[in-house]
Amino acid sequence: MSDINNIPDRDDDIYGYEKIDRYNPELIASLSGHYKEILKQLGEHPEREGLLKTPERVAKAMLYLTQGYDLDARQILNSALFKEEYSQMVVVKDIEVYSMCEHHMLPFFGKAHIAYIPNGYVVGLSKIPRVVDVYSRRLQVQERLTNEIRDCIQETLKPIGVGVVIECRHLCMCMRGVQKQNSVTTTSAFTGGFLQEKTRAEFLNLISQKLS
Ligand SMILES: Nc1nc2c(ncn2[C@@H]2O[C@H](COP(=O)(O)OP(=O)(O)OP(=O)(O)O)[C@@H](O)[C@H]2O)c(=O)[nH]1
Ligand SMILES: [Zn+2]
Repeated sequence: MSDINNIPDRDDDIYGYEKIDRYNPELIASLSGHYKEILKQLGEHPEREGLLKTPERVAKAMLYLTQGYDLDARQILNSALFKEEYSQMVVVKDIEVYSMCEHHMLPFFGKAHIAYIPNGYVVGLSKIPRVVDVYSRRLQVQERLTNEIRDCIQETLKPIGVGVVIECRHLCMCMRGVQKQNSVTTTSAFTGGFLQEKTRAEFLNLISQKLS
């Protein structure tokens, strides 16, 4: 494990997220009360058997789905940097993404494909999907999610370049609104070497190949 950086404390936190105690029973009880009220206002009967525990379940589920606010993606990457003279592209593809759009608080989900070209250091492979989870488990738009992952890897690992491609279905576009069940949104973000057409083409080619 090496430290090539002074780890900034949540310097990605440009929105000033409020720290909460996610596992505090009082918070769960308070959220459950709100969800019970929401059920009533939606025309449901929160006292019926099937819904008795629903407000608490929803409260816990939402706390889980937004836990990324409490995690520091840069610290996660910094915890597993290894000095290694490998200078070819490293690609981790088909990473499952589950996030929630900040406009409707409905899920969007799909896959992220991430590549970097090392510059003296490689990162523990599992840390890349962990970074995806940190930025996914919060209210997002897909474009910001894509950029945040790119910036985190670039600023922490300081590689020759980073490439991020994310493909997602947005339930706010499928279940309601425009109701396009099959539309998929693709976003991408690149730095350094990936701004060159040849390198980007190699990355896009690798992520389009299926495992034999
Ligand atoms: N750019 C971007 N837009 C998103 C994302 N997730 C949801 N949206 C869009 O956010 C927009 C919000 O638009 P509004 O017109 O304020 O909301 P709305 O009336 O519910 O819009 P409709 O979904 O068209 O019914 C919609 O066009 C959504 O499709 C995302 O990740 N990125
Ligand atoms: Zn939405």
